[in-house]
Amino acid sequence: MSALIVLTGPSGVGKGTLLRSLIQRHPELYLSVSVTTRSPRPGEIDGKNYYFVSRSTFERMVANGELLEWADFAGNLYGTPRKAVEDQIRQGNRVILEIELQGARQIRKNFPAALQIFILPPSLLELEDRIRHRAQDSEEAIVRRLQSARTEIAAADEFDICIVNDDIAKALERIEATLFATATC
Ligand SMILES: Nc1ncnc2c1ncn2[C@@H]1O[C@H](COP(=O)(O)OP(=O)(O)OP(=O)(O)O)[C@@H](O)[C@H]1O
Ligand SMILES: Nc1nc2c(ncn2[C@@H]2O[C@H](COP(=O)(O)O)[C@@H](O)[C@H]2O)c(=O)[nH]1
Repeated sequence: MSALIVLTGPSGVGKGTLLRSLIQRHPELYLSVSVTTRSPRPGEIDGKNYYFVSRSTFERMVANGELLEWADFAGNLYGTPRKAVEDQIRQGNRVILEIELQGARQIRKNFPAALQIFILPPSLLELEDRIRHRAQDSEEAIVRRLQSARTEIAAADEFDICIVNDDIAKALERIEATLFATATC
């Protein structure tokens, strides 16, 4: 069973929605809290959804080697704090990173044993619909995210497993089956 689990997929596909349910059902899983230079959305809490930091703080963290991976995505910087992840794994816990493609590739290179899951939308049209209905991003941000989505979806076959998030309950079941599959011989 991999201690480190990466969940990737285009913005708006439903990663956060699926992970909220997953953690509720399996509180023993540790969901890494990322650092970002993005401004908080209404309702987002510093330290819970993200650590919201300035660009200079983020750059200092990169220079000090404090991030396990990081990426420039749609105009903002995002990264995984190294210490919390390493502490949790040392304590025997399984850690989930919800990150985009560039970060997932860095993790694959540095932690080849990590389990890498890619979440796909039923279609690009449905993805756009979800981002727009979420109503959390500017038009400019939506366009950038949809542009990135094409590149990300094209890379889906790099991943250990791809799961289509058509129906939330079914997608969650598939994630659980992947995470808690027991080895047989
Ligand atoms: N299976 C689904 N069917 C319909 N709507 C969904 C489904 N899964 C998620 N959604 C909705 O899609 C929107 C985007 O979901 P969410 O914010 O979880 O995406 P995300 O992948 O975490 O995005 P980001 O990477 O930008 O953080 C939300 O409004 C959510 O309620
Ligand atoms: N490489 C990383 N990507 C991350 C990290 N935390 C979040 N993300 C991804 O960024 C986009 C945009 O997120 P949003 O909250 O602004 O919608 C999304 O794909 C996230 O999965 C991280 O630490 N590293």
